[in-house]
Amino acid sequence: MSKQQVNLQEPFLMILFGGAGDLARRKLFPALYSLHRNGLIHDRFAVVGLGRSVREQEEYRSIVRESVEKYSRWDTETEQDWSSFLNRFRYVSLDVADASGYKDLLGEVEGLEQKWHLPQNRLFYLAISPRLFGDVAIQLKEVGLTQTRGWRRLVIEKPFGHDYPSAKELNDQITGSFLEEEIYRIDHYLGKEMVQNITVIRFANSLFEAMWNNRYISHVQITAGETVGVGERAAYYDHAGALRDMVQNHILQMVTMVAMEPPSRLKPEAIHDEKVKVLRSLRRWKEEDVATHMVRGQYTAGLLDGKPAVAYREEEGVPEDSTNETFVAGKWYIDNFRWSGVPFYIRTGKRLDQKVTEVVIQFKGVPQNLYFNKNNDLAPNLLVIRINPDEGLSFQMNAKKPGGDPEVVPIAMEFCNNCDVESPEAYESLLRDALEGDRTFFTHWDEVSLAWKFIDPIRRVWDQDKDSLCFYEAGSSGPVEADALLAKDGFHWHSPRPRQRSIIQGSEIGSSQRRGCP
Ligand SMILES: NC(=O)C1=CN([C@@H]2O[C@H](COP(=O)(O)OP(=O)(O)OC[C@H]3O[C@@H](n4cnc5c(N)ncnc54)[C@H](OP(=O)(O)O)[C@@H]3O)[C@@H](O)[C@H]2O)C=CC1
Ligand SMILES: O=C1O[C@H](COP(=O)(O)O)[C@@H](O)[C@H](O)[C@H]1O
Repeated sequence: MSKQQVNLQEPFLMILFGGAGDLARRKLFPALYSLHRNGLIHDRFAVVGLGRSVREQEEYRSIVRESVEKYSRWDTETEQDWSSFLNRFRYVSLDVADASGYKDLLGEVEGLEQKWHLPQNRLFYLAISPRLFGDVAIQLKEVGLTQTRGWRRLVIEKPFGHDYPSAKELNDQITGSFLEEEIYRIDHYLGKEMVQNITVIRFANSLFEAMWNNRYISHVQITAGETVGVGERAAYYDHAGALRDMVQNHILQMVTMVAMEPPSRLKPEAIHDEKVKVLRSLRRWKEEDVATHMVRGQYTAGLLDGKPAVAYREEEGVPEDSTNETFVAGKWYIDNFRWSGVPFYIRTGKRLDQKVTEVVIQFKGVPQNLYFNKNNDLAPNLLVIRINPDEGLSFQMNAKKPGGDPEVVPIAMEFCNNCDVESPEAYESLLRDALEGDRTFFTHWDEVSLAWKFIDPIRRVWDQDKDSLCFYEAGSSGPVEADALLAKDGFHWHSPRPRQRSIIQGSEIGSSQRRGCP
């Protein structure tokens, strides 16, 4: 959906739990700074950052400043601008597990609201460990912080539970203090420009919308590949695995954007209703289907950009016998009129050869090939929606090769979304939406619960069958079993190609694009 034309800037107080954590430093401070600098939030705002560590106010403001200087996409400003931005930040030391500290927090909040003449619009942002989410929501209500004359909103980070029962328990806890429409569950993929563009491309172009169904589409591929490994997050990741970390949220959200019906209007509830219908129509795999429709893998040692990369099991904090997956591929079906019989192939993994997120729509061929070409078959029409890090569109068609020979070759029309204009960071868009009260790009409870209900049976099978784990070399494109998933159906993964700047660019499909093709 495109951003609605709203201008609901209101003064606010942000109460940031995890106020000096990694997410706050790398994403939230730069996002706030960018919104403030560009006049996209109200000028009257303040931020209370919370953590257990004891910090002087100046120390905290230095942390904010250093984070912005390091991670912001904007050049830094004059000292005067800095102090106008930093003066709004206040640090409070509080152990959120200790209920007795919340009274002090209430006092701080009310004090700041008076100082800045704020109308008690409170944005509670939980950038802390998920195990603390529920308790914080409960305490906020207990102490009266949720009783406001203005609005109150809860922004909650991922992961939202680790399976359906834990997600339900968490949801029950937070809905004891906040209404569903006050809850903003973050899936940062929904803040990405080109994820938001998927539905615009579909619903604003009769060309695509007319063909967006099983009569014309052969299959859909969604790839979210990363070159990074587990990094410093082994404690979390070795329990989550790629299925919970990427598939339950980001991949499924992209599937809903590709597959949903047009909403009756551009309102969060209408859009959300259509997304939910997709999740309901997603075929749930029975135990015996998992092995034939899902692949899980773990990286072994390899070479990335010519440099040696260690195996997952040799990474810091990972047990040497870990059977956790760092790669998932799947073949899914959406059982409704529009998508009946169209496979959705998905894959995601760490330590792959490329950092790339993209959606590929492969269209069916023409009824008869009238032309001779090298392989005696026509390349398929492909619509590639590039999400990350390149943003744009590529549309592959067939055309006559310039020159004498009547040869038909694939050509690509390219559009680059971020070549000339830098896109906002996902957190910028999402923070702004939360401050404007727009929940379009946040996940609602029934989306989250349906996503877990789809994922849980797969997880159960994999947890019981450790032999389901395949291996792939770091720096490769994943386990061969993921290629076989498509090859069985006569398809192959479309290897992401580097972005091309020209509008129309002749490009024959090279041999690398044919990898895995029978
Ligand atoms: N970092 C990232 O890139 C991403 C993070 N997330 C999510 O964001 C959340 C935060 O992650 P991240 O910033 O990486 O985590 P960090 O561990 O870096 O930061 C969490 C902060 O919470 C504070 N904290 C921990 N326990 C308590 C407590 N009992 N009371 C008060 N404060 C506490 C810590 O400060 P202190 O030690 O001073 O108490 C710490 O600075 C998690 O839910 C994570 O899943 C989601 C996507 C990406
Ligand atoms: O949520 C997560 O996403 C990142 C990948 O995000 P991207 O914006 O860089 O594509 C992933 O590395 C991380 O494991 C996961 O928790």
